[in-house]
Parts: sequence; C-alpha cells; structure tokens
Amino acid sequence: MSDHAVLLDGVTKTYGSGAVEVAALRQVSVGFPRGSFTAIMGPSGSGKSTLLQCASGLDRPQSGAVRIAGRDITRLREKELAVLRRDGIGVIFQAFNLVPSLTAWQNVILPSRLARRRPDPARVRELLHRVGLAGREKHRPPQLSGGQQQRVAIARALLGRPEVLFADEPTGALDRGTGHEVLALLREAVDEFGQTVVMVTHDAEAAAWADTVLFLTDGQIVDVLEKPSADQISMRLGGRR
Ligand SMILES: Nc1ncnc2c1ncn2[C@@H]1O[C@H](COP(=O)(O)OP(=O)(O)OP(=O)(O)O)[C@@H](O)[C@H]1O
Repeated sequence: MSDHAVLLDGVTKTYGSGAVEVAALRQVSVGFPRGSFTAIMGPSGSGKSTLLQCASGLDRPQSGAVRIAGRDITRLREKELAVLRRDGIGVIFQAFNLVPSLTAWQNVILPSRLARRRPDPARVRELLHRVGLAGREKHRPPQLSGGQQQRVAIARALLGRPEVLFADEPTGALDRGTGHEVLALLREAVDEFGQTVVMVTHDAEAAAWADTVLFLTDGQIVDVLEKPSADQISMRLGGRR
C-alpha cells in the first residue's frame, strides 16, 4: 500500500481544441502523503483548480492516472466514483452545492445521512460553532451570505472525516478571524485525525499552515517549499502579499 493518499501520475488535461486549445495541466506527477497538508499556489490560470478537479474525480484528465487509496479513479465507473466521492473525499469548492430548501444543520449532515451514518449532534454543533455559524443552524442557504454558505460547506466536508479533503480557496471569502478558525480546523484534521488536505490558495499566510507548498505555472509544478513561513512564500511569489 502506497503511503500516498492521492497520487497523480503524468496527468494531462486540455480544454477545447484547435486554435482555442488550452493545456491546463501538462504531465503533472505528484504525491500527497497520507496525513499531510499541502497548499497549491500559482498565478491565475496556472491550473490550480483543474488539478483539484482532476485529483478529486470531479473531472477526468485526457491522460495519466489519479490514484486514491491505491485505485486509479480515472478508470472507475460513475457509480463507483460517486461512492468514493461520498465516503472518502471531502470537497470545499467555490460552487457550494448546498440544498436551498434544507437548513444549515440539515445540509451539514446530509452526506452522512446519505451514507447511512448517524452524525454526532455534538460534533455538528461544534463544527458550526467553530466556523462562526452558531445561532444560524436553522437558516437556509438563501438566508445566508456567500461566505456563510461556504462555511456550511466547510462544516459539511469536515463532518464525515474523509480520508482526503480538497479545498479551493477555503478562506478567500472569509474575514481574518473566521479564516484562521477554518485553517485551524484543516490543520486539526491532519494532525489529530490523520486526514490528508490539499488546498488551493492565493494567500501566503494561509499557505504557511501547510506542510508543503507547491507552485504551479502553466500547468506544471515548478517549485516545492517544505514548511515555509509566510514571508518565504511571499518572496517566492515575487514579494507580493
Ligand atoms: N471549462 C474550461 N474550458 C476552457 N478552458 C478552461 C476551463 N477551465 C479552465 N480553463 C483554462 O485552463 C487553464 C487553467 O485554469 P484553472 O481554473 O485550473 O486555473 P487556476 O490556476 O485555478 O486559476 P485562478 O487562480 O484564476 O482560479 C486556464 O487557462 C483556464 O482558462
């Protein structure tokens, strides 16, 4: 058994064809060790979201393999992939995918219920509290701001303690305090529960919570920093903060 929770091997993803063809990922090979926290950074359009989409099985690459728990998910049938995505993978993406007719609480526990698990109400309460939604449990998504909806999605992704958590800009829409709490929750998922977190971010301070920071440019990994400080990350990004 590999000690990688997720392994990409020669992953290539191209959008469009002919004159409008864009190579979003070019032969990307990278492993995310079990129980590690990785941040992915890079300029706009460098392929960060595409990497998360392919790694989480939301999109299929043209070539290459994506192994989760040793299985190449690019070869799974839709039904098998849906089960893996429900039970083993948590996603925190900008498209929140909340059910508008359900309350925040009901949205958080929905995947567990679909998987026939019985969520612990104390844990649901704690998660909603820590993402700053105490008192909002009965609100439905249309009654919540965009950032609050995203926090419901974060609590939902954390509740099932999936092996792997993919997060695309999880703190982008949050104030500093709530962003800090969300990063602490992701760090705790790794340190206390051995989960694997892969997070795309533009923010050097957020990336400094990770064990490893990967830099993408033009669909390729061009640099890797281990345990960098926010200042080292900013310097690598060219002094911008
Ligand atoms: N559905 C699509 N159709 C066509 N091109 C796409 C599609 N999705 C992404 N691309 C292109 O693929 C490249 C990589 O996009 P991606 O969204 O992965 O970049 P990113 O690094 O996440 O950018 P950002 O930081 O702006 O979110 C870009 O050139 C983008 O225009």
